[in-house]
Amino acid sequence: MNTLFPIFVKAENLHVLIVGGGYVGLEKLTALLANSPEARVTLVAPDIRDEIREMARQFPKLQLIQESYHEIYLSSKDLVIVGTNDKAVNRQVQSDCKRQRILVNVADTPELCDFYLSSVVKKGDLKIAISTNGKSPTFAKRFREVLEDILPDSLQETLDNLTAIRNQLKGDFVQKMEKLNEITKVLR
Ligand SMILES: C[C@@]1(CC(=O)O)C2=NC(=C\c3[nH]c(c(CCC(=O)O)c3CC(=O)O)Cc3[nH]c(c(CC(=O)O)c3CCC(=O)O)/C=C3\N/C(=C\2)[C@@H](CCC(=O)O)[C@]3(C)CC(=O)O)/[C@H]1CCC(=O)O
Ligand SMILES: NC(=O)c1ccc[n+]([C@@H]2O[C@H](COP(=O)([O-])OP(=O)(O)OC[C@H]3O[C@@H](n4cnc5c(N)ncnc54)[C@H](O)[C@@H]3O)[C@@H](O)[C@H]2O)c1
Repeated sequence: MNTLFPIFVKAENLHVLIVGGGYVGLEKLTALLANSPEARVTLVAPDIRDEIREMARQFPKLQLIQESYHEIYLSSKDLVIVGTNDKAVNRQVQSDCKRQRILVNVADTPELCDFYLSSVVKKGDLKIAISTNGKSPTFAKRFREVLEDILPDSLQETLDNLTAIRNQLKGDFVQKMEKLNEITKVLR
């Protein structure tokens, strides 16, 4: 059974810690900032890839700390993503986070994750997050590509029109809901 509960997080309201500055750190950082460029992110690692240093020049809310992980870096963090090449460090970060009740993702170690990153389809304001319950991230990536291809760019116009209608509708909540359901029947 797939018991994952999907939510859409306003990452710009959070302070995220990424532990590890290699390929995995870069991948997760890129995924985060592609969706939430205003998110406050601190990345800590003794070795930090050049691409990450370049991102720090583009994203003023990304702070890099060239040090090994220490629990002190969890201070005032809301969410943690860890992906170092040292499994003992990854496990230490995970257990520190659990003790402090901070949600943690240990990249590529599903059993230690409180949440997974998803494949993300974006068409204007429409955002679809895909997870395979950890079964095949590659399938999630491929399915994202399929959806990106079939969703028309005109979707944004549809959403804008529906917003305008939604804002103009008079009546109580139930009447508005009925009207919006009627108008959108053509989408089925
Ligand atoms: C979706 C995406 C989001 C993102 O990371 O941004 C994501 N992985 C992506 C790609 C990807 N990751 C891996 C490959 C290589 C091929 C393969 O293994 O399939 C590829 C494909 C590629 O890169 O082409 C390696 C891998 N990943 C995990 C394991 C461990 C394991 O399964 O046990 C291993 C094996 C490590 C090893 O062999 O040692 C685990 C996880 N990866 C997840 C997310 C979570 C589950 C998501 C879900 O529920 O589906 C979860 C559980 C935890 C997490 O990391 O959050 C992103 C696609 C973004 C996009 O392009 O749309
Ligand atoms: N790169 C991939 O696509 C991939 C895929 C599957 C699994 N993995 C696994 O994930 C792990 C990380 O992979 P990678 O490619 O990012 O490795 P990498 O060697 O590129 O980077 C490792 C990072 O961890 C940091 N690190 C090491 N000790 C640390 C500590 N004490 N505190 C903070 N940071 C520390 C290093 O400074 C470096 O930035 C590896 O174990 C690898 O086998 C990677």
